[in-house]
Amino acid sequence: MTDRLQSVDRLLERREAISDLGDALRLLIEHATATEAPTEELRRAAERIRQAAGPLGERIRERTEVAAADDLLGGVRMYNPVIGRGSALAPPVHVESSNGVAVGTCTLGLAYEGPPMYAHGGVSAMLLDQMLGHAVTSSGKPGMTVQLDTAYRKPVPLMTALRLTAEVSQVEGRRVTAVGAIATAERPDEVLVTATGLFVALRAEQAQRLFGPVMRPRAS
Ligand SMILES: CCCCCCCCCCCCCCCC(=O)SCCNC(=O)CCNC(=O)[C@H](O)C(C)(C)COP(=O)(O)OP(=O)(O)OC[C@H]1O[C@@H](n2cnc3c(N)ncnc32)[C@H](O)[C@@H]1OP(=O)(O)O
Repeated sequence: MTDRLQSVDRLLERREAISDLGDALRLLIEHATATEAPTEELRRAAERIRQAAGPLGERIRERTEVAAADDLLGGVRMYNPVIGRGSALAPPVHVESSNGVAVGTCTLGLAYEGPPMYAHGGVSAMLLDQMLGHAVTSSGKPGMTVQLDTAYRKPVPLMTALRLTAEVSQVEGRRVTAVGAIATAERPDEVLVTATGLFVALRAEQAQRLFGPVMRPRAS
């Protein structure tokens, strides 16, 4: 096997392990949020979790370093808080996007609760920001969100399969507008939350100023 194939194999194996750890963390969060176990069990669990966290903290990256398993240009972000399979915060949302249109699916557990039984409004806004970002990126004009407006029409139920949609609606020079919505998978035409986002494509000097350290090739 060539060195290149071996390193691709190692990268894929690492991503698989990161996803596995992410799944375990999400299970932990969901159980820790829903549990009504005895108080003593909570204390024992906290101790075991601190012990498990210790070795992971022995080799950590700085803010200015991209995760070894990520591929920024290829769009692989293992720890993104919406889509990252390695993120304990991510539902995670599974997204397909092309030509300015994105469709996503996810189910939100009790950890995302705002009003009882329903999603926190900030979580809905976060999901839609990400969805709009995918639509904008897939249109070939990636940018950063400069404005996000959300309208909450009906509460978003937890523990229910959701369907998220987004599409680019307007392009004006460096400014790209996208619109999106959250519905349940069962009733995709019944809109629960809508969002309109304005994205701005960065000028070269803006990209350099904001992302200079992560744009440089990794030192080997
Ligand atoms: C090939 C790979 C595939 C991979 C596939 C992966 C998919 C990957 C998906 C990622 C999905 C992530 C989705 C989350 C996206 C975030 O979460 S981004 C994080 C949140 N956003 C931010 O932190 C941005 C903070 N803002 C800034 O840093 C600065 O505003 C920016 C963006 C550098 C722009 O600088 P600026 O000086 O404000 O604007 P400037 O460049 O002078 O002007 C740009 C234009 O925008 C206008 N503008 C700026 N702000 C506003 C505003 N608030 N309202 C109206 N107009 C505005 C200006 O007026 C100007 O208009 P024109 O004069 O050109 O007509």
